[in-house]
Amino acid sequence: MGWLPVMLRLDGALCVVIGGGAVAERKVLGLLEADAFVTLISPTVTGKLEELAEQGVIHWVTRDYAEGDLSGATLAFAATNDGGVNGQVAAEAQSRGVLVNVADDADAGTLMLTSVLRRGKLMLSVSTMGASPSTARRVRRELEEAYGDEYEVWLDWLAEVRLMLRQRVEGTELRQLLHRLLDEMNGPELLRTGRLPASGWQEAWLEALRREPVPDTVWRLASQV
Ligand SMILES: C[C@@]1(CC(=O)O)C2=NC(=C\c3[nH]c(c(CCC(=O)O)c3CC(=O)O)Cc3[nH]c(c(CC(=O)O)c3CCC(=O)O)/C=C3\N/C(=C\2)[C@@H](CCC(=O)O)[C@]3(C)CC(=O)O)/[C@H]1CCC(=O)O
Ligand SMILES: NC(=O)c1ccc[n+]([C@@H]2O[C@H](COP(=O)([O-])OP(=O)(O)OC[C@H]3O[C@@H](n4cnc5c(N)ncnc54)[C@H](O)[C@@H]3O)[C@@H](O)[C@H]2O)c1
Repeated sequence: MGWLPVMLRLDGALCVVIGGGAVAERKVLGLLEADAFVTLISPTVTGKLEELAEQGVIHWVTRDYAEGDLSGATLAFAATNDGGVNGQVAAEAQSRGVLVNVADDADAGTLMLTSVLRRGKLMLSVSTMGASPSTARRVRRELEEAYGDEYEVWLDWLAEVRLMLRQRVEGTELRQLLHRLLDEMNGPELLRTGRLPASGWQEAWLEALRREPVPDTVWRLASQV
């Protein structure tokens, strides 16, 4: 089987989850992180899913899956405890060209989830391609230790620098050099060790680079910390 890891933009996209157990709940929580619009079809649901439905965060249809339920879906999730039903959901999804995750048989579907660590704009996604979800979770936890909140601060600043350099610097070579030098400063490490405070420097540094978008500026800033 060939799989490509990608980022999907899901805000406002209809994602249909079939089944309402612990597995469906985990998938729904992941989808809500991505601001998806979730419709859940299942005669029974977990307490947490019921709460989300009562709050209007998800739309719960209280019945068994029926063909046609995937109409308009961007993604589908077959998460019942009935392999036959999961197979029917997968078949409908495939006939509609909708990506589908099949909880009890990933290779019967076209979408697999990963174990995800988010640090602002840094997203680390771990997969063992179905070999061992528990191992994926352990690796994700190890990454949590290595990649802390400082990545959020640094990447938010780099995103602003990138926008500014796109407007101010015409040559792609110079832009790429500046990006590489900024990355080599290893801002997250400077923040983690307290050599750079969490706030108070961003505006001044951005302004310095705006005035003189050259390698010397980066070296000068680096030498200040
Ligand atoms: C990463 C994560 C994302 C998420 O679901 O959001 C995820 N499973 C997670 C947890 C987890 N899942 C299971 C356990 C119990 C321990 C164990 O069995 O190992 C735990 C651990 C726990 O709960 O702590 C059991 C399990 N999982 C699958 C099957 C069916 C099968 O293998 O066919 C069974 C057995 C059912 C049975 O036989 O009883 C299938 C899949 N689970 C996947 C993803 C895909 C492959 C990911 C990969 O290999 O990297 C894949 C193939 C399809 C899919 O669902 O996309 C999330 C971790 C979130 C986190 O904490 O970071
Ligand atoms: N992919 C994963 O990460 C993962 C992890 C653990 C288990 N599993 C597999 O996922 C499946 C579901 O696990 P679970 O713990 O959530 O099960 P569960 O028994 O807790 O929940 C099953 C849910 O499916 C609903 N359901 C049953 N028939 C249905 C139908 N015809 N239409 C709509 N909904 C229906 C039930 O009402 C219930 O809400 C199991 O087959 C298990 O082997 C997958």
